[in-house]
Parts: sequence; structure tokens; C-alpha cells
Amino acid sequence: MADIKLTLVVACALIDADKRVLLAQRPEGKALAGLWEFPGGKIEPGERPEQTLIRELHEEIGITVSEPCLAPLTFASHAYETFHLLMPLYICRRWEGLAVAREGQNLAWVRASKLRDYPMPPADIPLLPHLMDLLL
Ligand SMILES: Nc1nc2c([nH]c(=O)n2[C@@H]2O[C@H](COP(=O)(O)OP(=O)(O)OP(=O)(O)O)[C@@H](O)[C@H]2O)c(=O)[nH]1
Repeated sequence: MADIKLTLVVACALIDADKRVLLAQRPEGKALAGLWEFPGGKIEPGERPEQTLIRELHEEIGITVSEPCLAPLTFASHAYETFHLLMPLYICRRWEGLAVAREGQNLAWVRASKLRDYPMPPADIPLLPHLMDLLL
């Protein structure tokens, strides 16, 4: 059996008071450039997933999230060509600060009814019905 490289990425659906979800566009030059994704990133050694998410949300979009405001929503399990992605998706409705793109990425607050207009990585597609159920 071939070795499978399992990559653990934690992501978050940030939901604002108007029931919109924040998507971030992957910058040029990266894999899957131009696609819209949930903010988040890879777990670093020694981190718990919630710590990763809190760190990434601060680094990428400048907001401060406290751990009790993160709730598990669903997860993605997707075979990319070079690795298998396992991605828990948390949901968060409360944070401090305004979301700003700190790494030059485009950000969009998107209503559930418009989510399908934003091309996303293949791993994310099965997650959309969960969000739509929750937000519509
Ligand atoms: N944050 C995030 N990553 C996702 C989503 N969907 C999805 O397939 N991914 C994949 O999960 C990985 C995210 O890790 P990352 O953000 O640290 O990866 P990267 O390519 O920007 O960084 P790297 O240069 O360190 O590899 C990427 O391979 C990305 O394509 C998503 O909704 N959010």
C-alpha cells in the first residue's frame, strides 16, 4: 500500500450578524490560487487545533477569537493528488476586532444563497450544504 501523507488543516466559518460567512481568496502563486476558502491553516507541532485556529485568524485577518467561541461544525476529508486533507471546520459568531486582509488576500462576506458563486477548493464543496442549512 502506498504511503499516504495526511495533512491536518483547521478552518473556520466566521458568521457575522447578517448571517454572512467570511471567505478568503487564495493568492496568486500558491496551489489552488484564486479559489475562495475558509480562513485557517495547518496545525503546527505542539498545537491543539483550537490554538492553530486562533493563531491563524489573528495572523491572516487580524481578529481575536477566544476558545469558547469556537464550535465544531463539520469536516472535510479529501484526496488531493499529493496529500490527503483532513480539515475540521469550526464555526464562530463572536470575535474581537474587524476582519482585514493582513496577507494581501481578498476577503468577502458572503450570504449562504451566494456561496455557490465563489469557486472553492474541491475539498470544500461537500461542506456547503451544512452551512446553507445553518444560515438560510
Ligand atoms: N485554510 C483552508 N485551507 C484549505 C481549505 N480547503 C482546502 O482544500 N484547503 C487546503 O488546505 C491547505 C491549507 O493549508 P495552508 O493555508 O497552510 O496552505 P498553504 O498552501 O497556504 O501554505 P503552505 O505554503 O505552507 O503549504 C492547502 O493545501 C489548501 O489548499 C479551506 O477552506 N481553508
